[in-house]
Amino acid sequence: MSELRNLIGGTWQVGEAEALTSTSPANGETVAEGKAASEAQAVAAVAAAHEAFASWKRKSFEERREVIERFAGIAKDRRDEMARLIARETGKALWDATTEAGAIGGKAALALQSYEERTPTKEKDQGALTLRITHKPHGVMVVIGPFNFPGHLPNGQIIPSLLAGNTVVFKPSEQTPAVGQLMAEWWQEAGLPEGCLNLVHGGREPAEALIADERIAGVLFTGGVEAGRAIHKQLAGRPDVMLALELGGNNPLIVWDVKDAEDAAQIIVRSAYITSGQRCTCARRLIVQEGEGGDRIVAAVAALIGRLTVGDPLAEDQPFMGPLINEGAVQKALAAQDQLMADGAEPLVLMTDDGPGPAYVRPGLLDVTKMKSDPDEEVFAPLLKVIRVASFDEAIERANDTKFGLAAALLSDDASLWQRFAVEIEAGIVNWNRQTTGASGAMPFGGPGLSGNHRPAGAYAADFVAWPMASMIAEGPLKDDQAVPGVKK
Ligand SMILES: NC(=O)C1=CN([C@@H]2O[C@H](COP(=O)(O)OP(=O)(O)OC[C@H]3O[C@@H](n4cnc5c(N)ncnc54)[C@H](O)[C@@H]3O)[C@@H](O)[C@H]2O)C=CC1
Ligand SMILES: O=C(O)CCC(=O)N[C@@H](CCC(=O)O)C(=O)O
Repeated sequence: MSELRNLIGGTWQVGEAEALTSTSPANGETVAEGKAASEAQAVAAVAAAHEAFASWKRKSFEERREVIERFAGIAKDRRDEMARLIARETGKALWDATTEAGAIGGKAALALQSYEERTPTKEKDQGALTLRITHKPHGVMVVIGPFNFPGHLPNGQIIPSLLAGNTVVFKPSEQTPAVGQLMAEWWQEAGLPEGCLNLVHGGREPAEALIADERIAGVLFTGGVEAGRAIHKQLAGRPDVMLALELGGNNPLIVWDVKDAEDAAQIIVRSAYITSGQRCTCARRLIVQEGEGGDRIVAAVAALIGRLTVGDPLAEDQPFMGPLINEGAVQKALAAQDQLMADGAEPLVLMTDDGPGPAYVRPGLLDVTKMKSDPDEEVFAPLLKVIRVASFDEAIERANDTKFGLAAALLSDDASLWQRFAVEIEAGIVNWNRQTTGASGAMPFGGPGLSGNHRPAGAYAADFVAWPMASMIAEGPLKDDQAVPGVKK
């Protein structure tokens, strides 16, 4: 068990607010404990980041890059240690946690590439003038992380922020503080100067204190739509603060004209149930053809659910999925399923809580076709809703019938359907014959609607961590041909 501490200006401090315990959802083991940061400590973290900004932004790009590459080296060397911690703290199966831990080390190279592609210095000769575009860091970036990817997702905002010359105050999810703390330790080991990365533990209170501070220049948030809206409101009237919101989804997956139902089921299961359905990119709605075409797909998915293993994330014989983040999440997911059934959904495979512990659920599949209205909400659990429709037009209409717009996929043998889908679907991550999950870090990550505020992360994170400066540069004086009427020399 490790002790939770807050990193403020290079010093590890015991928190001054309420007790904070990180418990493994797999077996109730205490992973880490300590205390959350007080409001005063959150403010001190912003002050430290603000002070450090003055010198970090003046470092050469090469100096910043060296620190980031040292961090990436540590992350690569200690990938397995991080993977075990992620598995213990989130309940993710070790193979899944290892993928996340690997992505932490891999982010540096991707961020360097994005920096060069999205925010390079550019010059253009225009006669007596040179037109130059350069990019500058904003200042103190507050990074607020979710529990489901406690390392990879905040890291995907921290690395680009630091690379561009910003400093950071990181508040990991209160449900996964130990992973956040290990990353902060690695930054120290990598030689990042004091104050450039600060760590503040706790939930909503320290987050609000950070956001309220006049000295912050940005808030980079990944989490649910409710918290996203609250932050958006808190920052109303602060156009000077860069806000990047990466929120949830109600992602559709259309299956149309596929010969191999078993292959399709493999992709559907990876879309809906990976990480126990706790990915913002998970498919929540499966849209199929009425009649035999759809029946074959639904039957193949139901059969495959019966073969999915749910169990101890660290077991030698690795399960497909582990528990949800906690028992409360199980109760919430089961209540959502009960409500759907009370409103007319038909169970094909019930999501049940008869796993090896109180935080476990087994995947569920509900047919919501006959419901009068299916609520447009994200149930953050392994629950997939089946919708049967008569035509491909109707399939696209139903897929787009959401306030969200994060991910969508089409499984089809017909390339012309993919061409239509790609044009008509309203989502930021749109795949053909691949799962909705597992987005590539070499591409932008985000989508329209309530899934964010048009500040995609992934490869486009470079855009929200720097602002462009446009310069007209002339080495000589104004020429006679640039005279304007009424201004005499
Ligand atoms: N679009 C994306 O890139 C991703 C989105 N998500 C979304 O995140 C959610 C799951 O993660 P959770 O950790 O449960 O999300 P959450 O919204 O409950 O918490 C996320 C973070 O926000 C903080 N927070 C909560 N309320 C706040 C408030 N009013 N003001 C400021 N901070 C606040 C929490 O302490 C935590 O650090 C899902 O909805 C999922 O779809 C998750 C991963 C990626
Ligand atoms: O930012 C990146 O490097 C890519 C984004 C990414 O890895 N997304 C993952 C997880 C995000 C989530 O669903 O919570 C994915 O697409 O599965």
